[in-house]
Amino acid sequence: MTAVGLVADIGGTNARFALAGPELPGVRAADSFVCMRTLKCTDHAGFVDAAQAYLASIKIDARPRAAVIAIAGPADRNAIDPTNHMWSDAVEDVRHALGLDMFILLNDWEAVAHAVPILPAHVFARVGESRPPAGTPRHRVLAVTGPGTGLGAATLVISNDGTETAPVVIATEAGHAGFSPRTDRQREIMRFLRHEHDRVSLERILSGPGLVNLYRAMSALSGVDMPDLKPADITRLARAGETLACDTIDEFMAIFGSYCGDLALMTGARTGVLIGGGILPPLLETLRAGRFRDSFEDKGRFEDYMREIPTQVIMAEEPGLAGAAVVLGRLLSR
Ligand SMILES: Nc1ncnc2c1ncn2[C@@H]1O[C@H](COP(=O)(O)OP(=O)(O)OP(=O)(O)O)[C@@H](O)[C@H]1O
Repeated sequence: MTAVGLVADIGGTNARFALAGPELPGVRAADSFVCMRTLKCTDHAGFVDAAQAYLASIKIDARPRAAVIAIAGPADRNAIDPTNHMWSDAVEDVRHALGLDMFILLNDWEAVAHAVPILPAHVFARVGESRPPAGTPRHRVLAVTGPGTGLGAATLVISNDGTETAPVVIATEAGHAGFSPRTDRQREIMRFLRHEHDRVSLERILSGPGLVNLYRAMSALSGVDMPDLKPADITRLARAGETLACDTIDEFMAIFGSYCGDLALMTGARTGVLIGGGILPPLLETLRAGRFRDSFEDKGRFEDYMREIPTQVIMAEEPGLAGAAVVLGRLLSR
């Protein structure tokens, strides 16, 4: 049996690698991993190049023969081709180049969902109050989502019927659903963005590049000339109290809350909506203080229904790699 495996979480900006496997020193739980490194996607011509660079950078006796790779995009195309970055390594080429006997490709939010049942309770930070549900559901259904370079999401179903069946995880492309403005301001933002994108998907707003789009839209609507900013500049300016950046973050939280509510309605995720990704966990207090939860619950006749659904931020380090390690553990024990 192969005891060491490669796990990776490949986003539009960051390629995160680690080693996992039950017999690896330092690996103490199903979701733990060691030798984690983050590489920039733009520094490498493709996945194989990045993986080779990673393996060369760590001390390892024998090369891993198994791998679980999570990518930000659909994982059924037999290629490592994240939606927001120009890699397109064919799975067969990856297996051959890295000498892998066992290989699983999955969506990055699918990976996060696999970690959820195993992560310790203290890493889930509540956002807003929820009312205890009236009954006990037959299945616990959760949605996991969050903005990074893109906006990804998956659904997790845990059976509540006393059987020991493994959780079921379904990857989605919910971030590519259409933006549905709720207020006059949001309708103006939509009109602004429609000059650039005939169809404004949620990801055009709820992501790092989306935050820049939103700031540009808010600047234009206020008649202000905006400098060329990166997403991190906007959160930094908001922390410093700059009005337009504060308004942009406020609107981002409101739109994100509305989207999370829609996600819960559409996936039946009444057990909870869990939030991760690169942008929001560091903004936990802003998320708690702003319009996120009100917008989440603002669903007309379904407000009562929404009030029973908890919303939490996953504060764990690299939950995508943790989930890939969980899937790797199952692969190695087959
Ligand atoms: N402090 C910050 N404030 C706002 N945005 C930030 C901050 N730091 C990084 N970002 C943005 O977050 C995005 C990267 O997020 P993340 O680390 O989740 O990357 P990723 O895993 O490559 O993304 P994805 O999986 O969505 O493709 C980039 O658009 C980056 O500009």
